[in-house]
Amino acid sequence: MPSDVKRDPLRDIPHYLRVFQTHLGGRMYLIFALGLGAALAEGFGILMLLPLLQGLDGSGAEATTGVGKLLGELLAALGLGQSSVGVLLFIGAAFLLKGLFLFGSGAYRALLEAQLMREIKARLFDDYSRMSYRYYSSRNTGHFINVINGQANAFYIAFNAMMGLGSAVITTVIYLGLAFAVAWRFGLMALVIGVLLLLLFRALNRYVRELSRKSVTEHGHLAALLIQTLQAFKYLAATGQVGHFRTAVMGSIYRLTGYQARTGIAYSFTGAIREPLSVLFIIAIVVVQLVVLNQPLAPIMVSILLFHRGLGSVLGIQTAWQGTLGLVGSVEMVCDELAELARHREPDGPYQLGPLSRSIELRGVHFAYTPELGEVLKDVSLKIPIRQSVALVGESGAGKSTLVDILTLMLKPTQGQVLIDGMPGDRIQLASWRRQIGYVSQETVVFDDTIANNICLWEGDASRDPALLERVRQAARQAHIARFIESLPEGYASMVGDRGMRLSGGQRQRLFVARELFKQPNLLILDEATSALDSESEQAIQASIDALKGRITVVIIAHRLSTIRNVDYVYVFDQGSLVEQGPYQQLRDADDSRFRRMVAMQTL
Ligand SMILES: Nc1ncnc2c1ncn2[C@@H]1O[C@H](COP(=O)(O)OP(=O)(O)OP(=O)(O)O)[C@@H](O)[C@H]1O
Repeated sequence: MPSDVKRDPLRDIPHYLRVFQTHLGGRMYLIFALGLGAALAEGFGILMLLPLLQGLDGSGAEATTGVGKLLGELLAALGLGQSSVGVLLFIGAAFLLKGLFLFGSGAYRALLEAQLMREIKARLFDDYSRMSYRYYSSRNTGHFINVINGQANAFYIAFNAMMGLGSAVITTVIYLGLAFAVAWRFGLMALVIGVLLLLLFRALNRYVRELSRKSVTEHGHLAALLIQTLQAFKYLAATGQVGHFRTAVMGSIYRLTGYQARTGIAYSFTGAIREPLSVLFIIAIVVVQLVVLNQPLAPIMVSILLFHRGLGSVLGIQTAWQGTLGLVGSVEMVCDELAELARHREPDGPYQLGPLSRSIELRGVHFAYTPELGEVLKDVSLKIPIRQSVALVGESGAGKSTLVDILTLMLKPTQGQVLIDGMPGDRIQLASWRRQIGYVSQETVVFDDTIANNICLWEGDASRDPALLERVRQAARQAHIARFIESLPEGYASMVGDRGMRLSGGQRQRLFVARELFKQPNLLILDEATSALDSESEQAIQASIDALKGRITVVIIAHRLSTIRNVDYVYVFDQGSLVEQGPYQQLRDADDSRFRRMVAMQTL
């Protein structure tokens, strides 16, 4: 259910319970059973004061009726009828039992909380790993981090609050029930007062709930701002533009802390009002019992205790409910996100593709990111036979990267088909295809780890496995970065820093190329792979890639046309359409070809 749907707090309880039950199963209600055990044990212990006090104040005659009589009979059957010490021991045992139940309930709750946390975070991570690229690109990183960290934590805390709420309800029912059994007039008074108190707090509940929703949205906003500022730190600092973000970040921080302070004040109000309210009502009830109803002392004493506990747990319901409401925004956000992810899961096919053996083909492919933005690929048909190298060229925005995303099955054509070895893309098990792909994209992807791990992607420990280290070295040599790495004091064990901060742009790019070559892919995609390099490195990498010619299938996107001189075939794109194709020389030599003009422009 989307979070903007307004719910009635009380009617929502079963909804929230079902949410938690989906993840933990029916056994979570064992917490309530243990809470019930604790309340019964304590209630029984308190009731035992009745025969004890009646014995002490000489009003033994009272014990001939109602609860007192029942308890008297029970004690007599246990042989404790005349023994005050025996009754006291019985009371002690009842409270010990209560302690055991409470411990059981608390410990079990802690275990379930841990399980819930594991389950939610793991599920979100898995769903994020399988989300469609379209969904990924429709959100910002801050959103994902906020949900998987902040909101998922609040989700399990909400479970704790909800279980506290259930236990408070059970305890209240037990105390009030016992209060009815001891003195029904007293029970009635306690019930009326309890209901009045809950009504009194309704407005406060609504207020806290609204604050919770606002706070969750603001958390997401702040996370997005922080991530963007940190990612663009160097640029913003060097150009003196941090100030723009600071204003937005401070605004967000002020709003967030404002919501938190107001929620805290509401909690503090309910916490503080508990004791005085309880005492005031007790005084009132004692006066009524003693003066108006002229009741004997023993039942009044027991009534006071039960009433005190009963009122305490009514207010406990309020506090727990308020606590739950303070976190429902997070529960709703996590639920909405899981539902969104289920809707945007990348569809996987059943067919396990073997190593690429024939061709990659596009038949009449059209693609639009959204209907409003229009088509970025229009009726594209092409065939890349295996072990061929092809280049995709065209002006910026012509649709080359989008076409590559279609080849890797990250994007699905809005019309037309992709065929890998003759198998339609939507029938292919994605991992079986993507395992075969090496992809050097425009944005360098470098992880905050050692150089060796950046190349072999944790396939093993290169510092202990000489064979693995040799393969890593081989890839580094092909990417023309081995000399640099080996000149570092720690060589392949050197850390590269967050997003490869300790490397130059060109070194990052070459490290990236090394990783993709290490993988020994069947299809190597190079999207502006050598654009950040000096000519010497570019030529060296070019030579390594040329050496792969005839061994693997290579798709190159390059603006610098000199880098694609050695490819087998060239496809020229213009505004999403394939406008020319042919071998490099043939296209370059053809009279009046667009490609010829493009080459001529670059050699000016
Ligand atoms: N995630 C996206 N959402 C909406 N539109 C997009 C998205 N990615 C790309 N586009 C649009 O699709 C069109 C083709 O973009 P694409 O990146 O495929 O072009 P390109 O030929 O690779 O360009 P360049 O050479 O500049 O990398 C562009 O008009 C671009 O604005």
